[in-house]
Amino acid sequence: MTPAVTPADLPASLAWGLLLALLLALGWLAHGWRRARDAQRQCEALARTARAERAELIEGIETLSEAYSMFDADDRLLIYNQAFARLYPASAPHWRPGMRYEDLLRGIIAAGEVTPAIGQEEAWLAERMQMHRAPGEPWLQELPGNRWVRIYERKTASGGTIGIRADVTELVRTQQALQTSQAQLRAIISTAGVAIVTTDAEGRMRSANPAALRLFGYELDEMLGQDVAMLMDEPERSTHGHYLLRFRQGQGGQLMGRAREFNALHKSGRPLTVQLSVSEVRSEAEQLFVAVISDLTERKRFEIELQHANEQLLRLSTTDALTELANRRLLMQRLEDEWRRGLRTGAPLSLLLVDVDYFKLYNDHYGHQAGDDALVAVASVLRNSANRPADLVARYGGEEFVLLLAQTDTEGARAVATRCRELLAGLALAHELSPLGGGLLTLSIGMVSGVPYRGSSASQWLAQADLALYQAKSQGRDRAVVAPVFSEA
Ligand SMILES: Nc1nc2c(ncn2[C@@H]2O[C@H](COP(=O)(O)OP(=O)(O)OP(=O)(O)O)[C@@H](O)[C@H]2O)c(=O)[nH]1
Repeated sequence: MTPAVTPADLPASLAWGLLLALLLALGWLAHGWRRARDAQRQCEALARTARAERAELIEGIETLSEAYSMFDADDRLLIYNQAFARLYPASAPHWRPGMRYEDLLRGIIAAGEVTPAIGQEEAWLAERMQMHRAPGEPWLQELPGNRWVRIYERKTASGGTIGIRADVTELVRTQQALQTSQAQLRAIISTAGVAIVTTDAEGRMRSANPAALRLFGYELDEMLGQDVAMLMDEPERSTHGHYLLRFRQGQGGQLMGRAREFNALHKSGRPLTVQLSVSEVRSEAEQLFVAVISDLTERKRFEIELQHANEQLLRLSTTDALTELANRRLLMQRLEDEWRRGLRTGAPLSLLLVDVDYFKLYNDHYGHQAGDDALVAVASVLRNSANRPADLVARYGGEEFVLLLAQTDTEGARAVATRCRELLAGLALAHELSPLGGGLLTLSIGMVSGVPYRGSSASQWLAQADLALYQAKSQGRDRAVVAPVFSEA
C-alpha cells in the first residue's frame, strides 16, 4: 500500500510552486469574471440604447401626419405608426410585428378596407404585391366612403420597404367636384344656344362652342389661335386692338360685363347684328376673356318688320280709308291736345267744318263711285289748302271734313276757308243738279276761331262750328260762316 503524501512530505519549492499556480488561477478567474461582467454591462447598455432609439424612432414616426410602415428584407413588419393603423381600422388590431406584408394585406382585403379590391380580391392582391416588390411613382388608393390615400413606397438599402400614405380625401374630393363642375360647364357651353368664344389677353381665340361655329360659319380649327377681330365688322374691327391694349394698361374696360349691340361678320362677309357681353377671367397664371354672343340679326329684322307693321296699324287706325286723311278718332285726339295747349299758352286755334253741298243729289245723279271720287278730290283740295305742319285735315264723317288749324286766328281761318273754296272751284267739278255755282261742286264751311278758355270744352267748340255750318247752309250754301263763340284772336 502506497503511503499518503502530505504537504509536509513535499519539498518546500514544490509547495511554493503550487501556491503560485493557485494564485495565478485565481487571478485569471477574477479577470475573466470582470471581463464577463463588463461585456454584460455593455450588452445591457446597448440594449438600453437600442430601446431608447426605437422609442425615439416610434415617437418620431408618430409625429408624422402621414401613415408610416416599414417591412424588412423578408417583407416582415418591423414598425408602423398609428396613422397607418387608422387607415385600416378593422384589420389593424390583428397586425403583429414580424407578420408578412402579404398577410397584412390579405387582412385588409378581407375586411373590405380597399374599395377597388372588392369583388376581385386575388387579382388585386397579385397586382398590389407586384407594385410593393418594385415600387415606382406614388399612386392613389380608394378606401370605402370615397376616402383616398396617396401611397409612396420605396426600397431601403437593406432590401426592406418603407411605405408612406397620406390622406388626400379632401384634395381628391375637391378635384372630383372640380371635374364635375367642369363637365357641367362643358355640357352647358356645348349645348348653349348662344355663341361663346374665349380669347387670351392678346385677343387670340382659345375656344369656341358649336353655337359660335354656326353663327360665324367657321370650323373650329379656322378660329383657334386667330385674332378675334376676324369675327368683327367695322368700326369694331379696327378699334378692337387699341381697346384691348388700353384695357391691359388698366384704362378703359367700361364695356366689360355689359351687354351691348355689336357689328359682327360671318365668314361669308355677311354682316351680323349681335348682342355681346364680355367677362374677364383672371387667374394667377393668365388672363382670359369670355364673350357671350347672341344673334340679333333675325330679331332685328323682326323688330323692323314689327315696327313697320305697328306704324301701318297706327296709320290705318287713324286714317280714313277712302281719302287717306286723318280719321275722326285722330281728329278728336288732336283737337283735345290743341285745346289744352291753347289753354296753357293762350295761342289761338281755328276749326273749319266743311260740308259738300247737295252731295246727296250728286250721288244720286252720278252714282256712288263718282261720289267717292268727288270726296277724294275734295280731300285733296282741303289738304292743299292747309299745308302748315301743325294743320290737320280730317274726314269727320260722310261728306263732312274738318280742318284743325293750330296757332291760327280768325283771319288765318278765313284765308284757309277761301283757299278751300277757290281751289275746288279751280277744279270745276261738275254737279249738274246743284242750283249753285254754275253747276259745279261747292262747299259750305262753318268756322270757329279763338283762344281756348276754362269753362268751355273742345266738343262745345266743335258744336259751335257745326252751328256755323248750319248757318252757312241756311244762308244759301257755298260760303263760310264764322261762329261768334270765342273772342276773336
Ligand atoms: N259717295 C259717297 N257718298 C257719301 C259718302 N258719305 C256720305 N255720302 C253721302 O253724302 C250725302 C250727304 O247728304 P246730306 O247729308 O243730305 O247732305 P247734302 O245732300 O250734301 O245736302 P247739304 O249738305 O244740305 O248741302 C248722302 O247721300 C250720303 O250717302 C261716301 O263716303 N261716299
